Amino acid sequence: MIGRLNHVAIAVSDIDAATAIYRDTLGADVSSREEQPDHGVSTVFINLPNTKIELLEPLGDDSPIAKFLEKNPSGGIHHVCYEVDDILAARDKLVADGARVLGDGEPKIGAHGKPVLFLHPKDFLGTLTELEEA
Ligand SMILES: C[C@@H](C(=O)O)C(=O)SCCNC(=O)CCNC(=O)[C@H](O)C(C)(C)COP(=O)(O)OP(=O)(O)OC[C@H]1O[C@@H](n2cnc3c(N)ncnc32)[C@H](O)[C@@H]1OP(=O)(O)O
Ligand SMILES: [Co+2]
Repeated sequence: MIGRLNHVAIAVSDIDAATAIYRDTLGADVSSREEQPDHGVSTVFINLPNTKIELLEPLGDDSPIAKFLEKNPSGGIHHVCYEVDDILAARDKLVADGARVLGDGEPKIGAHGKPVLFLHPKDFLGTLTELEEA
């Protein structure tokens, strides 16, 4: 069911400093910073030849990454995102198999303008897992 690795996300408290590390120290191609108000984060994408890194900084008072950063103040890997062909079919299969879909269970439009869903980390080996319709 899952296809390509779309991105690995890293939560950080200072996205400009984090972007500078990827751009200047690691020599990577970085996108501009964008606010994602529907997701409570700001994002920068690091474009690698075979996948992307998504840098996340909390946005607003109720960010879903706030607690994670309290526990990991120097930042840390927050989620992985896999592509699927049909996100509703994927969701229905996962729910039938007992996995917990986060939020209201309906896809939201993600950073690439495509529908995304999140699966509970406790159901996937301690790893928060995002699905994005390819
Ligand atoms: C823009 C978009 C895109 O790419 O298109 C994005 O990525 S937006 C990316 C930001 N959006 C999201 O992450 C949306 C989905 N996330 C959520 O709904 C939330 O972050 C939860 C995953 C439910 C966690 O919420 P919260 O931190 O408030 O709850 P909590 O502290 O009670 O966590 C419950 C348990 O899960 C663990 N836990 C929390 N976040 C985790 C993570 N990222 N990876 C692995 N484990 C994690 C906690 O340590 C805790 O375990 P213990 O009980 O053992 O201590
Ligand atoms: Co993501």
